[in-house]
Amino acid sequence: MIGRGGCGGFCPSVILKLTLYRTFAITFSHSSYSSPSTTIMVITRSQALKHLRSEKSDGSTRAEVVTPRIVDVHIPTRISSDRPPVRFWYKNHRLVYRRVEKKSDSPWFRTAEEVSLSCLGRSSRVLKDLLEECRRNYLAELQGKTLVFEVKHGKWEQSTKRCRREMSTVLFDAETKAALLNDITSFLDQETREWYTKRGILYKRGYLLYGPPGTGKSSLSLSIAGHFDLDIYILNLASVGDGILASLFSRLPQHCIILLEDVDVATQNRSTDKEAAHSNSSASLTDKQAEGVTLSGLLNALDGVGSQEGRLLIMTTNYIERLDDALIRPGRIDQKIEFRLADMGIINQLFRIVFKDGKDGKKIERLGHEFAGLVPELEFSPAEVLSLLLEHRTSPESAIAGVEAWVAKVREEKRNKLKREGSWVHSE
Ligand SMILES: Nc1ncnc2c1ncn2[C@@H]1O[C@H](COP(=O)(O)OP(=O)(O)OP(=O)(O)O)[C@@H](O)[C@H]1O
Repeated sequence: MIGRGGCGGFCPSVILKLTLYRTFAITFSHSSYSSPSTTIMVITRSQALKHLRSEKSDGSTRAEVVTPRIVDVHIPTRISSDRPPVRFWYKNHRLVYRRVEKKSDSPWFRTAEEVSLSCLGRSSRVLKDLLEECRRNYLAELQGKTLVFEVKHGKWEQSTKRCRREMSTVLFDAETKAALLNDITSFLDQETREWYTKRGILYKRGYLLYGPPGTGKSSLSLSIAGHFDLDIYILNLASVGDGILASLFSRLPQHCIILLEDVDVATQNRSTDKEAAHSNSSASLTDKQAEGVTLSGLLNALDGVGSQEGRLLIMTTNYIERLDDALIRPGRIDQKIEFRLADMGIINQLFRIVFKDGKDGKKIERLGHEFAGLVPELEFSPAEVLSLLLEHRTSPESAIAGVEAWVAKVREEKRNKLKREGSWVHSE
Protein backbone atom coordinates (compact mmCIF):
# COMPACT_ATOMS: atom_id res chain seq x y z
CA MET A 1 0.00 0.00 0.00
CA ILE A 2 1.43 3.35 -0.92
CA GLY A 3 0.09 6.41 0.85
CA ARG A 4 1.06 10.03 1.31
CA GLY A 5 2.05 11.77 4.43
CA GLY A 6 3.96 14.94 5.03
CA CYS A 7 4.16 18.30 6.68
CA GLY A 8 1.80 20.88 5.27
CA GLY A 9 2.63 20.41 1.61
CA PHE A 10 6.21 21.67 1.90
CA CYS A 11 7.84 18.28 2.37
CA PRO A 12 5.49 15.56 1.11
CA SER A 13 6.55 12.05 1.92
CA VAL A 14 5.69 8.77 0.32
CA ILE A 15 5.01 5.83 2.59
CA LEU A 16 4.96 2.24 1.53
CA LYS A 17 3.27 -0.01 4.01
CA LEU A 18 3.53 -3.75 4.24
CA THR A 19 1.68 -5.63 6.89
CA LEU A 20 3.77 -8.51 8.13
CA TYR A 21 2.86 -10.96 10.81
CA ARG A 22 4.75 -11.15 14.01
CA THR A 23 6.83 -14.16 13.03
CA PHE A 24 7.93 -12.25 9.99
CA ALA A 25 10.31 -9.40 10.27
CA ILE A 26 12.26 -6.96 8.27
CA THR A 27 15.43 -6.21 10.10
CA PHE A 28 18.27 -3.96 9.29
CA SER A 29 21.74 -4.81 10.36
CA HIS A 30 25.17 -3.51 9.69
CA SER A 31 28.59 -4.52 10.82
CA SER A 32 29.68 -1.15 12.19
CA TYR A 33 28.54 2.46 12.22
CA SER A 34 31.58 3.64 10.35
CA SER A 35 31.36 1.00 7.66
CA PRO A 36 30.56 2.68 4.34
CA SER A 37 29.00 -0.50 2.98
CA THR A 38 26.47 -1.80 5.43
CA THR A 39 23.70 -4.24 4.69
CA ILE A 40 19.98 -4.30 5.03
CA MET A 41 18.81 -7.74 5.82
CA VAL A 42 15.21 -8.32 4.92
CA ILE A 43 13.85 -11.43 6.53
CA THR A 44 10.33 -12.12 5.57
CA ARG A 45 7.97 -14.98 5.22
CA SER A 46 5.13 -12.72 4.39
CA GLN A 47 2.59 -13.35 1.72
CA ALA A 48 2.28 -9.58 1.66
CA LEU A 49 5.39 -9.63 -0.48
CA LYS A 50 4.10 -12.17 -2.91
CA HIS A 51 3.66 -9.67 -5.72
CA LEU A 52 7.35 -8.98 -5.43
CA ARG A 53 8.23 -12.46 -6.33
CA SER A 54 5.55 -13.43 -8.73
CA GLU A 55 8.12 -13.32 -11.48
CA LYS A 56 11.24 -15.41 -11.65
CA SER A 57 14.57 -13.96 -12.69
CA ASP A 58 14.41 -15.82 -15.97
CA GLY A 59 11.21 -13.95 -16.85
CA SER A 60 8.86 -16.89 -16.36
CA THR A 61 6.20 -16.78 -13.69
CA ARG A 62 5.52 -19.23 -10.95
CA ALA A 63 1.98 -20.57 -11.07
CA GLU A 64 0.98 -19.47 -7.57
CA VAL A 65 3.66 -17.81 -5.59
CA VAL A 66 2.14 -17.87 -2.16
CA THR A 67 4.74 -19.92 -0.37
CA PRO A 68 5.99 -18.20 2.75
CA ARG A 69 9.72 -17.84 2.59
CA ILE A 70 12.49 -16.60 4.72
CA VAL A 71 14.66 -14.31 2.73
CA ASP A 72 17.99 -12.82 3.52
CA VAL A 73 18.57 -9.95 1.18
CA HIS A 74 21.70 -7.90 1.33
CA ILE A 75 21.62 -4.45 -0.13
CA PRO A 76 24.62 -2.19 0.14
CA THR A 77 23.50 1.07 1.68
CA ARG A 78 24.34 3.50 4.41
CA ILE A 79 22.40 3.27 7.63
CA SER A 80 22.37 6.18 10.00
CA SER A 81 20.76 4.48 12.97
CA ASP A 82 19.97 0.92 13.97
CA ARG A 83 17.03 1.65 16.24
CA PRO A 84 13.51 1.97 14.85
CA PRO A 85 12.64 4.19 13.16
CA VAL A 86 15.68 3.37 11.08
CA ARG A 87 16.90 6.06 8.74
CA PHE A 88 19.17 5.11 5.92
CA TRP A 89 20.36 6.29 2.55
CA TYR A 90 19.44 4.52 -0.63
CA LYS A 91 20.12 5.92 -4.10
CA ASN A 92 20.69 9.39 -2.65
CA HIS A 93 17.36 9.38 -0.82
CA ARG A 94 16.93 9.27 2.90
CA LEU A 95 14.45 6.52 3.71
CA VAL A 96 12.79 5.78 7.00
CA TYR A 97 11.84 2.35 8.15
CA ARG A 98 9.28 1.88 10.93
CA ARG A 99 7.81 -1.15 12.61
CA VAL A 100 4.59 -0.94 14.57
CA GLU A 101 2.93 -3.82 16.33
CA LYS A 102 -0.78 -4.10 15.62
CA LYS A 103 -3.59 -6.34 16.67
CA SER A 104 -4.11 -8.86 13.90
CA ASP A 105 -7.43 -9.83 12.30
CA SER A 106 -5.90 -13.15 11.35
CA PRO A 107 -7.19 -16.18 13.28
CA TRP A 108 -3.69 -17.67 13.24
CA PHE A 109 -1.57 -14.80 14.49
CA ARG A 110 -2.43 -12.71 17.47
CA THR A 111 -0.12 -9.87 16.64
CA ALA A 112 0.77 -8.35 13.33
CA GLU A 113 3.44 -5.88 12.47
CA GLU A 114 2.98 -2.98 10.15
CA VAL A 115 6.20 -2.20 8.46
CA SER A 116 6.55 1.02 6.58
CA LEU A 117 9.21 2.47 4.39
CA SER A 118 8.93 6.15 3.67
CA CYS A 119 10.86 8.95 2.07
CA LEU A 120 10.49 12.62 1.41
CA GLY A 121 9.34 13.54 -2.05
CA ARG A 122 6.44 13.19 -4.42
CA SER A 123 7.40 9.93 -6.05
CA SER A 124 7.38 6.43 -4.68
CA ARG A 125 9.92 5.34 -7.31
CA VAL A 126 12.81 4.94 -4.90
CA LEU A 127 10.74 2.76 -2.56
CA LYS A 128 9.67 0.54 -5.41
CA ASP A 129 13.29 0.36 -6.59
CA LEU A 130 14.38 -0.80 -3.15
CA LEU A 131 11.76 -3.53 -3.03
CA GLU A 132 12.53 -4.55 -6.58
CA GLU A 133 16.17 -4.88 -5.58
CA CYS A 134 15.11 -6.99 -2.60
CA ARG A 135 13.10 -9.17 -4.95
CA ARG A 136 15.97 -9.64 -7.37
CA ASN A 137 18.44 -10.45 -4.60
CA TYR A 138 15.92 -12.79 -3.05
CA LEU A 139 15.43 -14.70 -6.26
CA ALA A 140 19.19 -14.81 -6.88
CA GLU A 141 19.69 -16.22 -3.38
CA LEU A 142 17.15 -18.94 -4.04
CA GLN A 143 18.58 -19.90 -7.41
CA GLY A 144 19.41 -23.58 -7.28
CA LYS A 145 18.28 -23.89 -3.65
CA THR A 146 15.53 -25.85 -1.93
CA LEU A 147 14.02 -24.41 1.21
CA VAL A 148 13.55 -26.98 3.94
CA PHE A 149 11.14 -26.34 6.82
CA GLU A 150 11.03 -28.37 10.01
CA VAL A 151 9.10 -28.12 13.24
CA LYS A 152 10.63 -26.16 16.09
CA HIS A 153 8.65 -25.39 19.23
CA GLY A 154 5.46 -26.54 17.55
CA LYS A 155 5.86 -24.25 14.52
CA TRP A 156 7.27 -24.49 11.03
CA GLU A 157 10.65 -22.93 10.77
CA GLN A 158 13.02 -22.85 7.88
CA SER A 159 15.89 -25.12 8.82
CA THR A 160 18.13 -24.99 5.78
CA LYS A 161 18.53 -23.79 2.26
CA ARG A 162 19.87 -26.81 0.45
CA CYS A 163 21.51 -26.96 -2.92
CA ARG A 164 19.13 -28.70 -5.28
CA ARG A 165 19.80 -32.38 -5.62
CA GLU A 166 19.79 -33.49 -9.22
CA MET A 167 17.18 -36.12 -9.89
CA SER A 168 19.79 -38.17 -11.77
CA THR A 169 21.76 -38.68 -8.54
CA VAL A 170 18.90 -40.57 -6.89
CA LEU A 171 19.19 -44.09 -8.21
CA PHE A 172 16.18 -46.31 -8.62
CA ASP A 173 14.22 -47.94 -11.40
CA ALA A 174 14.37 -45.56 -14.38
CA GLU A 175 10.85 -46.31 -15.60
CA THR A 176 9.33 -45.76 -12.18
CA LYS A 177 11.24 -42.49 -11.85
CA ALA A 178 10.04 -41.23 -15.23
CA ALA A 179 6.43 -42.19 -14.46
CA LEU A 180 6.60 -40.44 -11.09
CA LEU A 181 7.99 -37.24 -12.60
CA ASN A 182 5.28 -37.27 -15.27
CA ASP A 183 2.62 -37.77 -12.66
CA ILE A 184 3.82 -34.83 -10.57
CA THR A 185 4.27 -32.60 -13.62
CA SER A 186 0.74 -33.31 -14.69
CA PHE A 187 -0.62 -32.75 -11.17
CA LEU A 188 1.08 -29.36 -10.85
CA ASP A 189 -0.27 -28.16 -14.18
CA GLN A 190 -2.71 -25.27 -13.85
CA GLU A 191 -5.21 -27.07 -16.11
CA THR A 192 -5.20 -30.07 -13.77
CA ARG A 193 -6.00 -27.78 -10.89
CA GLU A 194 -8.95 -26.32 -12.76
CA TRP A 195 -10.06 -29.82 -13.75
CA TYR A 196 -10.16 -30.86 -10.09
CA THR A 197 -11.92 -27.68 -9.01
CA LYS A 198 -14.65 -27.98 -11.65
CA ARG A 199 -15.48 -31.48 -10.48
CA GLY A 200 -15.33 -30.64 -6.81
CA ILE A 201 -12.48 -33.09 -6.22
CA LEU A 202 -9.91 -32.11 -3.62
CA TYR A 203 -6.77 -31.02 -5.41
CA LYS A 204 -4.02 -32.94 -3.69
CA ARG A 205 -1.80 -35.90 -4.41
CA GLY A 206 -0.10 -38.41 -2.16
CA TYR A 207 2.85 -40.76 -2.60
CA LEU A 208 4.14 -43.49 -0.35
CA LEU A 209 7.84 -44.33 -0.56
CA TYR A 210 8.67 -47.54 1.24
CA GLY A 211 11.65 -49.78 1.68
CA PRO A 212 14.64 -50.48 3.93
CA PRO A 213 16.61 -47.66 5.56
CA GLY A 214 19.16 -45.87 3.40
CA THR A 215 17.60 -46.67 0.04
CA GLY A 216 16.89 -43.09 -1.10
CA LYS A 217 13.37 -42.19 0.09
CA SER A 218 14.31 -38.88 1.73
CA SER A 219 16.81 -38.11 -1.03
CA LEU A 220 14.10 -38.53 -3.66
CA SER A 221 11.71 -36.27 -1.74
CA LEU A 222 14.28 -33.48 -1.58
CA SER A 223 15.14 -33.99 -5.18
CA ILE A 224 11.47 -33.68 -6.20
CA ALA A 225 11.26 -30.43 -4.23
CA GLY A 226 14.27 -29.06 -6.11
CA HIS A 227 13.11 -30.34 -9.48
CA PHE A 228 9.68 -28.69 -9.17
CA ASP A 229 10.88 -25.61 -7.31
CA LEU A 230 8.73 -26.32 -4.26
CA ASP A 231 9.54 -25.78 -0.61
CA ILE A 232 9.57 -28.93 1.47
CA TYR A 233 8.07 -29.26 4.96
CA ILE A 234 9.52 -32.24 6.80
CA LEU A 235 7.73 -33.75 9.74
CA ASN A 236 8.75 -36.68 11.87
CA LEU A 237 5.53 -38.00 13.36
CA ALA A 238 7.27 -39.34 16.44
CA SER A 239 8.07 -35.79 17.52
CA VAL A 240 4.58 -34.24 17.59
CA GLY A 241 1.14 -34.87 19.08
CA ASP A 242 -2.30 -34.78 17.44
CA GLY A 243 -3.11 -31.17 18.39
CA ILE A 244 0.10 -29.77 17.00
CA LEU A 245 -0.20 -31.91 13.89
CA ALA A 246 -3.57 -30.39 12.98
CA SER A 247 -2.26 -26.90 13.51
CA LEU A 248 0.88 -27.61 11.47
CA PHE A 249 -1.21 -28.89 8.56
CA SER A 250 -3.43 -25.84 8.68
CA ARG A 251 -0.38 -23.62 8.34
CA LEU A 252 1.04 -25.25 5.26
CA PRO A 253 1.15 -23.02 2.21
CA GLN A 254 -0.84 -24.00 -0.86
CA HIS A 255 2.04 -25.17 -3.00
CA CYS A 256 4.55 -27.25 -1.17
CA ILE A 257 5.67 -30.75 -0.41
CA ILE A 258 4.85 -32.14 2.99
CA LEU A 259 7.12 -35.05 3.84
CA LEU A 260 5.90 -37.29 6.65
CA GLU A 261 8.74 -39.55 7.72
CA ASP A 262 8.24 -42.93 9.39
CA VAL A 263 4.44 -42.89 9.15
CA ASP A 264 4.28 -46.36 10.74
CA VAL A 265 4.64 -44.54 14.05
CA ALA A 266 1.02 -43.42 13.74
CA THR A 267 -0.25 -46.97 13.28
CA GLN A 268 1.71 -48.12 16.30
CA ASN A 269 -0.16 -45.53 18.31
CA ARG A 270 -3.49 -47.06 17.42
CA SER A 271 -3.98 -48.60 20.86
CA THR A 272 -3.23 -45.24 22.45
CA ASP A 273 -5.94 -43.90 20.21
CA LYS A 274 -8.60 -46.18 21.61
CA GLU A 275 -7.50 -45.65 25.19
CA ALA A 276 -7.61 -41.89 24.73
CA ALA A 277 -11.14 -42.09 23.37
CA HIS A 278 -12.23 -43.53 26.73
CA SER A 279 -10.50 -40.95 28.79
CA ASN A 280 -10.80 -37.18 29.00
CA SER A 281 -8.21 -36.64 31.66
CA SER A 282 -5.52 -34.08 30.97
CA ALA A 283 -2.91 -36.63 32.05
CA SER A 284 -3.83 -38.93 29.20
CA LEU A 285 -3.60 -36.05 26.74
CA THR A 286 -0.09 -35.28 27.90
CA ASP A 287 0.90 -38.92 27.47
CA LYS A 288 -0.64 -38.91 24.02
CA GLN A 289 1.35 -35.86 23.04
CA ALA A 290 4.58 -37.41 24.21
CA GLU A 291 3.97 -40.64 22.30
CA GLY A 292 3.51 -38.93 18.94
CA VAL A 293 0.46 -38.76 16.74
CA THR A 294 -2.31 -41.32 16.71
CA LEU A 295 -3.73 -42.83 13.55
CA SER A 296 -7.00 -40.93 13.85
CA GLY A 297 -5.08 -37.72 14.57
CA LEU A 298 -3.10 -38.22 11.40
CA LEU A 299 -6.16 -39.08 9.28
CA ASN A 300 -7.95 -35.99 10.61
CA ALA A 301 -4.99 -33.81 9.74
CA LEU A 302 -4.76 -35.27 6.24
CA ASP A 303 -8.46 -34.81 5.51
CA GLY A 304 -9.17 -31.82 7.72
CA VAL A 305 -10.52 -28.51 6.47
CA GLY A 306 -7.21 -26.88 7.35
CA SER A 307 -5.34 -29.27 5.09
CA GLN A 308 -4.26 -27.14 2.16
CA GLU A 309 -5.25 -27.91 -1.38
CA GLY A 310 -2.50 -28.16 -3.94
CA ARG A 311 -0.07 -29.80 -1.61
CA LEU A 312 1.95 -32.79 -2.50
CA LEU A 313 2.12 -35.32 0.28
CA ILE A 314 4.97 -37.81 0.55
CA MET A 315 4.97 -40.44 3.27
CA THR A 316 7.93 -42.68 3.95
CA THR A 317 8.20 -45.88 5.91
CA ASN A 318 10.56 -48.79 6.40
CA TYR A 319 7.60 -51.04 7.31
CA ILE A 320 4.77 -50.87 4.80
CA GLU A 321 3.25 -54.01 6.36
CA ARG A 322 2.61 -52.09 9.58
CA LEU A 323 0.57 -49.36 7.90
CA ASP A 324 -3.15 -49.26 8.40
CA ASP A 325 -5.11 -49.67 5.16
CA ALA A 326 -7.02 -46.48 5.93
CA LEU A 327 -3.83 -44.45 5.85
CA ILE A 328 -2.79 -45.54 2.40
CA ARG A 329 -6.14 -45.94 0.71
CA PRO A 330 -6.60 -44.33 -2.72
CA GLY A 331 -7.36 -40.66 -2.27
CA ARG A 332 -4.84 -40.39 0.50
CA ILE A 333 -2.05 -42.22 -1.30
CA ASP A 334 -2.20 -42.25 -5.08
CA GLN A 335 1.07 -44.07 -5.81
CA LYS A 336 3.27 -46.44 -3.85
CA ILE A 337 6.92 -46.69 -4.79
CA GLU A 338 9.19 -49.39 -3.47
CA PHE A 339 12.86 -48.74 -2.75
CA ARG A 340 15.13 -51.78 -2.73
CA LEU A 341 18.59 -52.65 -1.54
CA ALA A 342 21.30 -51.95 -4.08
CA ASP A 343 21.40 -54.15 -7.16
CA MET A 344 24.37 -54.42 -9.47
CA GLY A 345 23.25 -51.46 -11.59
CA ILE A 346 22.93 -49.14 -8.58
CA ILE A 347 26.26 -50.30 -7.11
CA ASN A 348 27.95 -49.59 -10.43
CA GLN A 349 26.32 -46.16 -10.77
CA LEU A 350 27.26 -45.18 -7.21
CA PHE A 351 30.86 -46.07 -8.01
CA ARG A 352 30.77 -43.85 -11.09
CA ILE A 353 29.11 -40.96 -9.22
CA VAL A 354 31.89 -41.02 -6.62
CA PHE A 355 34.79 -41.33 -9.06
CA LYS A 356 33.42 -39.62 -12.16
CA ASP A 357 35.73 -36.61 -11.80
CA GLY A 358 38.68 -38.83 -12.61
CA LYS A 359 40.34 -38.23 -15.97
CA ASP A 360 40.10 -41.73 -17.35
CA GLY A 361 36.39 -42.34 -17.95
CA LYS A 362 36.89 -45.71 -19.62
CA LYS A 363 38.99 -46.96 -16.72
CA ILE A 364 36.36 -45.86 -14.17
CA GLU A 365 33.70 -47.65 -16.20
CA ARG A 366 35.76 -50.86 -16.17
CA LEU A 367 36.50 -50.55 -12.43
CA GLY A 368 32.83 -49.82 -11.77
CA HIS A 369 31.86 -53.16 -13.32
CA GLU A 370 34.56 -54.89 -11.29
CA PHE A 371 33.39 -53.25 -8.07
CA ALA A 372 29.74 -54.11 -8.75
CA GLY A 373 30.73 -57.73 -9.32
CA LEU A 374 32.35 -57.91 -5.87
CA VAL A 375 29.56 -56.37 -3.73
CA PRO A 376 26.76 -58.92 -3.17
CA GLU A 377 23.53 -57.75 -4.83
CA LEU A 378 20.42 -56.82 -2.81
CA GLU A 379 22.18 -57.23 0.53
CA PHE A 380 23.34 -53.68 1.27
CA SER A 381 21.55 -50.37 0.98
CA PRO A 382 22.85 -47.67 -1.38
CA ALA A 383 23.71 -45.67 1.77
CA GLU A 384 25.92 -48.52 3.01
CA VAL A 385 27.67 -48.93 -0.36
CA LEU A 386 28.16 -45.17 -0.53
CA SER A 387 29.82 -45.14 2.89
CA LEU A 388 32.36 -47.72 1.67
CA LEU A 389 33.04 -45.69 -1.47
CA LEU A 390 33.45 -42.46 0.47
CA GLU A 391 36.01 -44.12 2.75
CA HIS A 392 38.12 -44.62 -0.38
CA ARG A 393 37.02 -41.59 -2.34
CA THR A 394 40.54 -40.71 -3.48
CA SER A 395 41.29 -44.11 -4.96
CA PRO A 396 38.90 -46.35 -6.92
CA GLU A 397 41.44 -49.18 -6.76
CA SER A 398 41.52 -49.04 -2.96
CA ALA A 399 37.69 -49.14 -2.89
CA ILE A 400 37.84 -52.39 -4.87
CA ALA A 401 40.60 -53.79 -2.67
CA GLY A 402 38.54 -52.94 0.44
CA VAL A 403 35.29 -54.65 -0.62
CA GLU A 404 35.91 -58.11 0.83
CA ALA A 405 36.89 -56.90 4.31
CA TRP A 406 34.04 -54.38 4.29
CA VAL A 407 31.41 -57.01 3.40
CA ALA A 408 32.65 -59.25 6.24
CA LYS A 409 32.64 -56.33 8.71
CA VAL A 410 29.13 -55.13 7.86
CA ARG A 411 27.73 -58.67 7.96
CA GLU A 412 29.29 -59.17 11.40
CA GLU A 413 27.81 -55.88 12.65
CA LYS A 414 24.37 -56.88 11.41
CA ARG A 415 24.61 -60.32 13.04
CA ASN A 416 25.57 -58.72 16.36
CA LYS A 417 22.71 -56.25 16.09
CA LEU A 418 20.23 -59.06 15.46
CA LYS A 419 21.59 -60.97 18.48
CA ARG A 420 21.26 -57.90 20.67
CA GLU A 421 17.68 -57.33 19.53
CA GLY A 422 16.92 -61.03 20.02
CA SER A 423 18.25 -61.04 23.58
CA TRP A 424 16.32 -57.84 24.27
CA VAL A 425 13.08 -59.48 23.10
CA HIS A 426 13.75 -62.53 25.34
CA SER A 427 14.49 -60.46 28.41
CA GLU A 428 11.21 -58.58 27.86
N1 LIG B 1 18.83 -44.79 -4.26
C1 LIG B 1 19.83 -43.98 -3.91
N2 LIG B 1 20.49 -43.25 -4.84
C2 LIG B 1 21.48 -42.41 -4.50
N3 LIG B 1 21.89 -42.23 -3.23
C3 LIG B 1 21.28 -42.91 -2.27
C4 LIG B 1 20.22 -43.82 -2.56
N4 LIG B 1 19.80 -44.36 -1.41
C5 LIG B 1 20.53 -43.82 -0.44
N5 LIG B 1 21.41 -42.95 -0.93
C6 LIG B 1 22.37 -42.15 -0.15
O1 LIG B 1 22.34 -42.64 1.18
C7 LIG B 1 22.07 -41.60 2.13
C8 LIG B 1 20.79 -41.91 2.91
O2 LIG B 1 19.70 -41.94 2.01
P1 LIG B 1 18.22 -41.52 2.38
O3 LIG B 1 18.22 -40.71 3.65
O4 LIG B 1 17.60 -40.90 1.19
O5 LIG B 1 17.57 -42.92 2.67
P2 LIG B 1 16.12 -43.25 3.24
O6 LIG B 1 15.58 -44.35 2.41
O7 LIG B 1 15.31 -42.02 3.33
O8 LIG B 1 16.48 -43.80 4.69
P3 LIG B 1 15.53 -43.92 6.00
O9 LIG B 1 14.47 -44.92 5.70
O10 LIG B 1 16.47 -44.41 7.05
O11 LIG B 1 15.01 -42.55 6.28
C9 LIG B 1 22.00 -40.33 1.35
O12 LIG B 1 23.23 -39.65 1.54
C10 LIG B 1 21.86 -40.71 -0.10
O13 LIG B 1 22.65 -39.90 -0.90
